[in-house]
Amino acid sequence: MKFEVLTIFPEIIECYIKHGVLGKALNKGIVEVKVYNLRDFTSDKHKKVDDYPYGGGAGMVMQIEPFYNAIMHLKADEKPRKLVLLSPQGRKFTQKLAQKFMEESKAMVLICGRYEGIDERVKAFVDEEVSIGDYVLSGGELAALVIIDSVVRLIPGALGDELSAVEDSFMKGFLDYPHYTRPEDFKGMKVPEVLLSGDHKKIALWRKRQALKNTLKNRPDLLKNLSPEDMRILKELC
Ligand SMILES: Nc1cc(-c2ccc3ccn(Cc4ccccn4)c3c2)[nH]n1
Repeated sequence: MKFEVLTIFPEIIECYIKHGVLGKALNKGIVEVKVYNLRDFTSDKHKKVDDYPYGGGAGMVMQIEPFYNAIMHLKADEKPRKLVLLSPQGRKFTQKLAQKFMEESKAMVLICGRYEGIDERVKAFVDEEVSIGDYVLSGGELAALVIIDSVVRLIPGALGDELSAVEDSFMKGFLDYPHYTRPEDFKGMKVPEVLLSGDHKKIALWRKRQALKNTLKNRPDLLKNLSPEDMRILKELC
C-alpha cells in the first residue's frame, strides 16, 4: 500500500510515521508513504498557497493551482490511486471505511488543506471527501494520519500479530474489554481474580461481559446485529 500526502506541513506527517506500528511497516516495506509540499507546486516566488475568499468572510482559502499541479504530477505515472480530500464536510470515516480502503486501494493520495479550507474546484479531481469526526481541526494532516494509521493496521503482516487487527474493537461491533498487566496489586488496586485463574473459558466470558457492559454504557449505538449468545449476556446486564 502506498500513501502520497499533499500538505504545506510535510514534517507533521514525516515525524509521526517513523514511530510504532507504522515505522515497522515502513521498514518491512509493507507500506510506503511519500509526502509532497504543496508549496513546491506553486508558480510564484513567494510560494503562495492561499488568498482571500470571494464573497468575503473571515480567514483565507487555499488556492486550487498548487493542488491541481501536484495531482497532475502524481497522475503522470498513470498508476491507479484513490484521491481522498480530508474535510469537516466529508463522509464519516469508520473502521468499515478503513477496511474498504485497505481492500480496494493499492495507492491513496491524502489531500490536506489548512486555513479556512480549500477552493471548492479541487473536489473535481478527488474520489472521496472524508471527515474523521464531528469536530473542526486546524487542517487535514491529523485526519490523514488517522486514515494511514487505521488502514495500515489492517494490512496482513503489518502488526506482526494477526489476531490484533481482527480482535481490535469496532471490528466485532462493540468496544474492547479492560486490559491489565503487572503488578497484580498496585496501591491496593487489584487485578480481577478471574484473570489470574487460568480458566480460559471463564476469562473469555468475563471479557465479553465487560466489553458489552462498556459498550452499553459508552456506545450503545454500536450494539447492532449481536449474536444470540451476546444478546443473552447483554440482557443479563440490563
Ligand atoms: N474531521 C475533520 C477534518 C477537518 C479538516 C480537514 C481539512 C481542513 C483544511 C482546513 N481545515 C480547517 C477548517 C477550519 C474551519 C472550517 C473548515 N476547515 C480543515 C479541517 N476538521 N475536522
